[in-house]
Amino acid sequence: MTAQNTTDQKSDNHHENDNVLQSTQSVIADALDKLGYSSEVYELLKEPIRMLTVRIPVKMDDGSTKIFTGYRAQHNDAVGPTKGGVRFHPNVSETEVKALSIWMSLKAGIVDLPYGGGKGGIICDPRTMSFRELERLSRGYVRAISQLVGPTKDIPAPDVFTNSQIMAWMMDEYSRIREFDSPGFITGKPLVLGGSHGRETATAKGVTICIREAAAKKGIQLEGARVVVQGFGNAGSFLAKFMHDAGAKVIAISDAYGGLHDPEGLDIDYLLERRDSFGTVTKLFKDTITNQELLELDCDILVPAAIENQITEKNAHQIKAAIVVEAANGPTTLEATRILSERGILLVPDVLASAGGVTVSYFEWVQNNQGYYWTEEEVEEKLEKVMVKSFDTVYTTAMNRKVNMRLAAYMVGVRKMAEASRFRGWI
Ligand SMILES: NC(=O)C1=CN([C@@H]2O[C@H](COP(=O)(O)OP(=O)(O)OC[C@H]3O[C@@H](n4cnc5c(N)ncnc54)[C@H](O)[C@@H]3O)[C@@H](O)[C@H]2O)C=CC1
Ligand SMILES: O=C(O)CCC(=O)C(=O)O
Repeated sequence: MTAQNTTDQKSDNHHENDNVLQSTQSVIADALDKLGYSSEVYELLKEPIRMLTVRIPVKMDDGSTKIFTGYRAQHNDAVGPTKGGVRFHPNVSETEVKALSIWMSLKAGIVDLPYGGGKGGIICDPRTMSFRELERLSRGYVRAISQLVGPTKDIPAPDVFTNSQIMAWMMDEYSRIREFDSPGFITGKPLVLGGSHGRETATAKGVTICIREAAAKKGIQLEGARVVVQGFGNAGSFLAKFMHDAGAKVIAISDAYGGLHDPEGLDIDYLLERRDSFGTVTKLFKDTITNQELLELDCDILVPAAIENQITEKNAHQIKAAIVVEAANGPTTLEATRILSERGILLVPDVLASAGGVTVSYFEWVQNNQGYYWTEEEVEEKLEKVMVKSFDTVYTTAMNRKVNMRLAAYMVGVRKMAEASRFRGWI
């Protein structure tokens, strides 16, 4: 890639991240307006209450020192401590992390957790870093943000290109700094370090429940339904597996390098076995399609489970699915949301569909706090109840208020933090 191309791509990403924040702010304004809140509430909720930028020096394996930039945004802590994942990705930016923290507040409101939203990110490409470099980066990030986070302040978790090993290093570093074992500082940990059964698959489980509920509303049978999944990491790969196990035909999946398509259905078990820890599998195949082609395939259910801004005004008219369920955060722009709604496509928004992850993270934190651990069946049963109830609340709000599911989800999600902020006397 030429220097000019790199610059163009970076400025495109920044532009898109700005849009992500502005779009979120505009839906929050609409939701507050519909609920009858004053403009002061919007002024409080339109940006995070705290935003930390850190510079993290990391000794690389070749002896050089590289300085990484990281962020932690805390959107609103009126309801309780803030909570949300940490992303390691080259396109992380301050505005993206801000938007992601707002979405976490909305998710916590929708599934009714005692949390506000937080989110973190580091600008890096973990795919080009060694295991030890990643450990030093993870520990350096925790040292840099340690004053602001903690089990009753702000609780991180995994997100794009971070996993249970990274959570383990971060928990260990925080425990060393505080000089006591602090499993409740972070969720998504390995089971042996106080992780919860069901956290690894929780996001995909939550999406699966939303797909089932949405399909029932649309009169679509899951058995034999054609499903397309963009992204084959934590969210996308388990989702593909659950859809496959439910008798649906997963006809396409993708990762950052391209997509695989078979109208007869892909062998998901084989692909799961062959994917690497970054959710990459397509490099093993020559006959791939692009991510853009994948989104426009003829199918019943489309699940974007990778990154932001994938369905835009440019391709929304070409989407052929009857249902779009957002496992990823922010995969559909506002203009595309409008186009899909007008076309009668049922869109289940990210702040509802992907809330299974933070729900089981909450269960993990509760188990850490009480020091008593639940079985996988207990976790799944609780998650099922939360997701079914949340879907129903958002769907009913959308029907009663005659708004799309995204605006309905924001109306449901924003109410608790607005009320908590009011009771605290902030507004
Ligand atoms: N892991 C979790 O618990 C939760 C994740 N999410 C969201 O789900 C989405 C995916 O996250 P994870 O599965 O955790 O991440 P991951 O790191 O496990 O997997 C990411 C997947 O997206 C693919 N990808 C990356 N860049 C891409 C691009 N430009 N085009 C197409 N594919 C690309 C990767 O190759 C990989 O297959 C993100 O938006 C994340 O914020 C939402 C809620 C919870
Ligand atoms: O599990 C968590 O606490 C947060 C997950 C997350 O970052 C998300 O839902 O986007």
